[in-house]
Amino acid sequence: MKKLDIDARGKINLTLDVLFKRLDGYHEVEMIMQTIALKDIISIELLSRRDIVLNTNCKKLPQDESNLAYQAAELMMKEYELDAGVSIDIHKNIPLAAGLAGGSSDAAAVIIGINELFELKIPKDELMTLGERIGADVPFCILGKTAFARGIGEQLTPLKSLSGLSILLVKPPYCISTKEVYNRLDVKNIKIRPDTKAMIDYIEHQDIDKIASGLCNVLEEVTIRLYPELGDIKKRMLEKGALGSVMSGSGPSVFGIFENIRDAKRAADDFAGTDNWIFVTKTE
Ligand SMILES: C[C@@](CO)(OP(=O)(O)O)[C@H](O)COP(=O)(O)OP(=O)(O)OC[C@H]1O[C@@H](n2ccc(N)nc2=O)[C@H](O)[C@@H]1O
Ligand SMILES: Nc1ncnc2c1ncn2[C@@H]1O[C@H](COP(=O)(O)OP(=O)(O)O)[C@@H](O)[C@H]1O
Repeated sequence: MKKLDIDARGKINLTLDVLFKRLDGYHEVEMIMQTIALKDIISIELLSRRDIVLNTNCKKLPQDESNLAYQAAELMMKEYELDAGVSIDIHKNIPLAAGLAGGSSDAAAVIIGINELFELKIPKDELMTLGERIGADVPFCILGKTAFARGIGEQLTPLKSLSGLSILLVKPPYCISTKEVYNRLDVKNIKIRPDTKAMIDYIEHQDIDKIASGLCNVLEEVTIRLYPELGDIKKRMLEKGALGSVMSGSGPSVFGIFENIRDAKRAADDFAGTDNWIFVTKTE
């Protein structure tokens, strides 16, 4: 039977601004999103019967219909009336509920994989529109690289690619619900907002120092209120040479941009021995 391995890469948010709460309960955002090399591997195999079989190396991950990869397969099968099925194996490396879009990225990989495996030839923009039904971050995970996101995150404009930046990720040993963080945000009293326009300009000029100093996420205030130690992680990253540091998405992962991979690894050593998950990676 035909089989494919697809990389499901994580993301970080270089900026995240929330404009207002919509009537549907979602928040209108402006974000600059960036793919990182940290990835899950999704293996998809064609099944002759109309079924979805899911396996994973991660015990904490749901293996039923609540798994976003399962939902993506179900959506593709329904939408394109596929009369065969898939077996999906998720090799998880991206920590769960970390603000790194691990689940969204798995879903995106399944959508891309089924499109290839069944030779559907559906254009990327149609796959992205479909992906939105699974989650707000899925369209970006299908597009990848560097992009400006609006709406709930689904209206995407590709930016000049910011690949090769050295990144240190530090995630404390707990998960955070995206829904809870958005719910706790007091949109009318946001203290510090990113200058998104300026950031787009810095990216256009590939000005790393300015990009690092422009990192800003309005959800950080909410999550740091719940977990003040995230502020200490940021501080420590900056003390250890990060050009800039901020929380990704709804958290709790914090990332730092470093001059080079050696500096990022040196700072990572400083976090060793704590109960945090630590990972050095690059932007893609
Ligand atoms: C915060 C961000 C930033 O990239 O990422 P993560 O921290 O999840 O990685 C995203 O906006 C998250 O995207 P995603 O995780 O796909 O969100 P969804 O599953 O669609 O929504 C989860 C919940 O978050 C809230 N939500 C999400 C997106 C948005 N623009 N406004 C919202 O209010 C809603 O309450 C929704 O029920
Ligand atoms: N394939 C998947 N990988 C990761 N999480 C998943 C997956 N399917 C469903 N989930 C659930 O989605 C939630 C958020 O997942 P994730 O995408 O990792 O985080 P975030 O939205 O913070 O980036 C988790 O609580 C997890 O149980």
